[in-house]
Amino acid sequence: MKILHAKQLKEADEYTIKRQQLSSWQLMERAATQLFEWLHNRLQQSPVTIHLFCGTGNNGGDGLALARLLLEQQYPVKVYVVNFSEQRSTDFLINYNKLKELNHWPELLKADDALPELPPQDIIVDAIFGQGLNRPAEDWVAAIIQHINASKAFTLAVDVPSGMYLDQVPKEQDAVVQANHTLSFQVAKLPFFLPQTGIFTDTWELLDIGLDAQYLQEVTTDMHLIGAMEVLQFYKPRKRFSHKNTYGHVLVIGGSYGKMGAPMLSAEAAMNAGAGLVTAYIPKCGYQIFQTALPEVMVLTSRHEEYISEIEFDLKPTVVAFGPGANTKEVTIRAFRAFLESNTLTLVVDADGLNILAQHQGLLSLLPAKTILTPHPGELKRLIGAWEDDFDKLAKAKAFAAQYDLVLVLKDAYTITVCEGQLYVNTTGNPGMATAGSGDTLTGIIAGLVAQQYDPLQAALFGVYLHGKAGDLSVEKNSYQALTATEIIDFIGDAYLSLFEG
Ligand SMILES: NC(=O)C1=CN([C@@H]2O[C@H](COP(=O)(O)OP(=O)(O)OC[C@H]3O[C@@H](n4cnc5c(N)ncnc54)[C@H](OP(=O)(O)O)[C@@H]3O)[C@@H](O)[C@H]2O)[C@@H](O)CC1
Ligand SMILES: [K+]
Repeated sequence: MKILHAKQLKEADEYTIKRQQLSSWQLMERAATQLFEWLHNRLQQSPVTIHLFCGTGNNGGDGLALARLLLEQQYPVKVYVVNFSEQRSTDFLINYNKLKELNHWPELLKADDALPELPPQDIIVDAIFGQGLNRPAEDWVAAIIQHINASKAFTLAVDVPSGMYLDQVPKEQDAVVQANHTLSFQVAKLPFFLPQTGIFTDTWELLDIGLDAQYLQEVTTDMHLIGAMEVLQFYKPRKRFSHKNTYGHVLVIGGSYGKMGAPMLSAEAAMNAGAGLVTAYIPKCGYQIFQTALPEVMVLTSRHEEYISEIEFDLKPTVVAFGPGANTKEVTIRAFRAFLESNTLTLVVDADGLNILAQHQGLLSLLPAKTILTPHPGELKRLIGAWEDDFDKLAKAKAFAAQYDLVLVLKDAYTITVCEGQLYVNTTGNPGMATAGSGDTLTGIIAGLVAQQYDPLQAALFGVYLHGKAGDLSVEKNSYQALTATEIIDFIGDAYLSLFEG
């Protein structure tokens, strides 16, 4: 699914109005009807007071239209117009008049006015600002937002929580509505997925308002939402006449004394993701551990007992995953450099592999095209330097990925993969996955997919999706707290199966 920029959302509006021969008011009425039905389905006429805070643009217009539909069904409503501008939008005015025709006069709120009481059992609808926000709210408007936030009433935001921008982080966090739920129109908005701005709504969902299908199909964007539908487009079914070599050979290079679990998790995850063969290249001390715990995995050892001292092997893997449980000792760095100087295989680099690249940035130019790096925020900062905010982080990540022709997987609550100027936002995963070894399993899954001939970008997108889905299915039976990396591996199979369920 596409994520669109504010300018494109406006265009979608205009195309819809033109192609479907609607008035803009009719489109707003559609939006308001969807909002009404959402509320009405849940409230079923129960007499809960609904406080609607409406701005003077089209977001406010949505709020006023919703108020009218609620009034027509005898819901007790209180409507406030946050009167921040004399320039009211046409559709705001039409809906304002329609409300007055029902003998309902909204209360105008201006600077210094007393603010309404908002009891905890009531519902607040936030329709102050939508996509049109283009500067910080004045202090008295921010005070209204703070008043809403101080209330314990359930707060439902229309389109976006007021004060949230589509393309920047608000300077003042407390001038943004903290919504319990957001009903957003048709298209997902990037700030819902970023740590600094995703916090403004607990949950959100999209309401289909029938925006022009042709426009939505044809518009090109650099932001994409990745769910089951998207990964199924490049899913490769297993062939009947095939053998283990058909599905490639993963070589996991990593491990050190005390950190042998990391490459084990990667190796096992690669196996469960479907690789035909997996070999681990580890220091000597891990030999027995591996051979005992993972009978499917072959083992090669480096000469040193406790860490990787050289990378020399006599086999032809399809893909190499470097880094899990490795260390950043000089000798390991030298071994990695020598390996990179002659390597042409697709690479996945994680953990200490990333730390080595961050400390020795000259190595970055030795990475083959479309090397997959999977940094968490700390590793990313070491690689690309500090950023001002989440939008700046994405801009810097894009530039870094372009400079070295990388597939850059930014691990976070919503993992975002960056490649060739495009952002791919993953939709699976949960906070239980913030646990030791989770990243090692992701590395293994991605390598296992590259082995099966997914191209590096597809492998990254599919791998991140499967990893998150495995975590989601695991917590259904377990809990966020008890989720471990080993369980993520155990649920990879269920994650695959879930692709074909309903
Ligand atoms: N296709 C869709 O998605 C559909 C969208 N619809 C709805 O329309 C909403 C967008 O409406 P909108 O463009 O009128 O903007 P909105 O957010 O109401 O702001 C109003 C005006 O406020 C101003 N302003 C900005 N910042 C300010 C500030 N800090 N303090 C004071 N003023 C400020 C600025 O005007 P300016 O002063 O810059 O001239 C701005 O234009 C959208 O979110 C959705 O709810 C649906 O109805 C139908 C389908
Ligand atoms: K809003």
